[in-house]
Amino acid sequence: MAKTSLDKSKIKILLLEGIHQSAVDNLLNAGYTNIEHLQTSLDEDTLIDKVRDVHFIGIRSRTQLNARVFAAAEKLTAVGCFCIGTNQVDLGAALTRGIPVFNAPYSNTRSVAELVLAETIMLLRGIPEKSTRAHQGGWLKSAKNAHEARGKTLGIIGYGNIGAQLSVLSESLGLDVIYYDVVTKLGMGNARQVASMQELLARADVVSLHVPDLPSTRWMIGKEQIALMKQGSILINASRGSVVAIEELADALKSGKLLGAAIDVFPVEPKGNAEEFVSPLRGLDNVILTPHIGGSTLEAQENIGIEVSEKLITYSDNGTTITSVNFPEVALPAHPDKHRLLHIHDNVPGVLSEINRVLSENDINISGQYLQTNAEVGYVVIDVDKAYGAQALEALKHVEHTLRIRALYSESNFDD
Ligand SMILES: NC(=O)c1ccc[n+]([C@@H]2O[C@H](COP(=O)([O-])OP(=O)(O)OC[C@H]3O[C@@H](n4cnc5c(N)ncnc54)[C@H](O)[C@@H]3O)[C@@H](O)[C@H]2O)c1
Ligand SMILES: O=C(O)[C@H](O)COP(=O)(O)O
Repeated sequence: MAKTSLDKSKIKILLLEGIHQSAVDNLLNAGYTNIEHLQTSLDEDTLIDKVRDVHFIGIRSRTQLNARVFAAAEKLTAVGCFCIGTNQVDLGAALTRGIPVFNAPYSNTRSVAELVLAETIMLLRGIPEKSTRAHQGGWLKSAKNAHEARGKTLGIIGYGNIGAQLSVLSESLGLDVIYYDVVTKLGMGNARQVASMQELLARADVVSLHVPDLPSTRWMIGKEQIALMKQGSILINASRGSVVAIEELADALKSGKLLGAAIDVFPVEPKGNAEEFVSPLRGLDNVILTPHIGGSTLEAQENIGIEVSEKLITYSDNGTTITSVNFPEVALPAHPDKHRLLHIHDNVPGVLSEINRVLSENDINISGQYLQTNAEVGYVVIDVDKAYGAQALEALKHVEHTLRIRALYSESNFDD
């Protein structure tokens, strides 16, 4: 096996929040043996203590990687979000420290879409209330407020991967699908984009939210928007807890404006299964409350474990950053018999020419060079003959605006 600058057994990997065993197996198979695999998230101070000597961290939606955590994580080389959302990570802080962040943008899409479709049917039939009554010894046999899904209008807000997949499944059941998105998108099947969220809210029998957590989506559904919805309609949120003003939703359910809701994500979620779940929605009729399990199926979790661990391994072994959510994306070939230098720098004029000047001055021939930049950071990858690896690394360290350098297959330090 090719020699890396830091022995793989010394590369420390911390996996939190019960990431699937498939990730651990994948990392072990790739030679990464120094893995700590925890079932819970960690509070900020504990996390800060733990990340000091960690090279790779794997998290899910609960762990907050903020600027303070990044400041403490001096050896951190990459972050893997073993989920879709990356709002729990300060992506800017990661970028300016030269740390790429990866996620699994599709692996739990199907799980969320299936759950929402199931909830649509359950809510249209008033099942949560009828089931609760039956558990209590009641018998609510009635067709009142019970409807077929066929012919009803589903309004999807956020027509991305989940929204589009939900659209296909729902049409196959006979629902009419309309959607609103800030981007103009071609509809799947007969689904039609509407011009405004207001129009969607006024037309849909069931509204389902599939937007990311962004400043523009925070509290995008509140009293005012609910007032536009049809009398007796249904709201489903399996996106982020910050999207719906939960007290205002509770009021709308109590008043009968909305007939039902299914909520998987909350403004405040328990840190773990042992903590009490507190919500104004508790105890309301025809409301399905689930503990942020939209993506929690064994199938999705196994696939996510494989996908994200592969991205971390590829970056560690080879420098490839394709699909990173915050970092310039570079796809790199293998580099047999060459030393590879990964140079991450502020994207200001002149850095690349300075790198090339320094190498040329030292008589170091470049056998391959790859560059990608985004607004803030430049990522240049340089392959050099083995004989020059250490010398090139030393020379590049002194280039102004260098944020971080890694050397692969070199005798020099891994994390300089
Ligand atoms: N409950 C769960 O367990 C679970 C699982 C997976 C994903 N999620 C959440 O679902 C979100 C959506 O996932 P996805 O994979 O479909 O993401 P995506 O990025 O593929 O799609 C998001 C869509 O929302 C649109 N959008 C952004 N801002 C908008 C706005 N203001 N109004 C209307 N549309 C807007 C985007 O243009 C995009 O089409 C994720 O960001 C994540 O937060 C939750
Ligand atoms: O962003 C996601 O993929 C979902 O919110 C799922 O998050 P989880 O991995 O914490 O269940």
